Amino acid sequence: MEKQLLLSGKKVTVSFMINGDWQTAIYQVDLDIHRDEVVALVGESGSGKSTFATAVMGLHKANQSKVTGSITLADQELIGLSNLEMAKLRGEKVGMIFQDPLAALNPLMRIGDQIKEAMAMRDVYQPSEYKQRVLELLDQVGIVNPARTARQFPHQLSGGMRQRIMIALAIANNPDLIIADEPTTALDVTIQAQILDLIKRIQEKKHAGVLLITHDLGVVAEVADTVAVMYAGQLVEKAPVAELFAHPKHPYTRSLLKSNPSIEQEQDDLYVIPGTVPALAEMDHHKDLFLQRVPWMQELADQPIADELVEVAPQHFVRGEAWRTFEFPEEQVQ
Ligand SMILES: Nc1ncnc2c1ncn2[C@@H]1O[C@H](COP(=O)(O)OP(=O)(O)OP(=O)(O)O)[C@@H](O)[C@H]1O
Repeated sequence: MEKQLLLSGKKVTVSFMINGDWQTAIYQVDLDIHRDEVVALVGESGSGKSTFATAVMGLHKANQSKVTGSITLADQELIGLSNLEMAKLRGEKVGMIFQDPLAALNPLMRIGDQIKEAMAMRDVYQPSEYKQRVLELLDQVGIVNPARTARQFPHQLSGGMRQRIMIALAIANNPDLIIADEPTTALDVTIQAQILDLIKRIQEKKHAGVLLITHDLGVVAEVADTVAVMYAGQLVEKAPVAELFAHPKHPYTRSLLKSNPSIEQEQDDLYVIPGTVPALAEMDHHKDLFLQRVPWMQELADQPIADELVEVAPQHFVRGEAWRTFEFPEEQVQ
């Protein structure tokens, strides 16, 4: 059965006013998320992953940023909604889990009251029901003593507990879509696995769609259904997870996989991608920007490419043509 389309981003472009100029941080990103689907958005720092998520959440300030294209959530266009309309939607339909729960939680408010406040935005429970609902939510996210934790303040909890509280807040109103921006990066490895497992279980139980932002390909392999790879503000490849790991195409995706310790275990020396993501002012989005970092493909680096990705296998999309000839130096026939 076809999965129901929840979020649809079409040609999403975000520019920021920086030193008096508009500079494009993400360019023409097409990305869909369906019910029951975990879409992982991956790429190096500065590739624009968070900028896409914040555009979906309507969090870019109107006087300092420009968002164009279309973002629909259950057929409702989000671009152009007022701050008030967006705030309502965020409370009801989209839940957000951030990397740093301490920064996202109110330090002066008891955990129970914060969750109650998130639910009260929706006003669906009788006052007497809130307490019970808070305890249920804390139990759902694996808090062992919900009544005790509800009375505590964020600083009294461990990092893993705080991330569980963030998840409780994100799902307090049963959102259709959950956006998790590097949700496990700040945690140590054993806790990371527990939190990922929790997000996955909640997603399955609620049949939610999840946008998972991460630079960790091990995390992607574990929980994603679909992977979208961003480089320098452009989407360069997207595919079902097994297909992407088995048949990566774009030179950037292949370089990322080759440089990842958890994926390329048989490698003796880890590959290091030469160079860095260019500054926003230096991004010409009509070119394949990653090729600047491939010294042996400089001729192609200067050629214009189409904005649209091409479907090279079922549900497997790639931008540009460089993937057809790209080889790592050790693969090249002398
Ligand atoms: N509010 C802003 N004003 C100006 N520039 C911004 C703003 N937000 C993001 N940028 C720029 O947009 C680009 C993309 O940033 P973004 O945070 O989306 O990348 P990312 O892939 O999420 O990186 P990270 O993994 O480090 O979070 C960067 O060059 C960043 O400096």
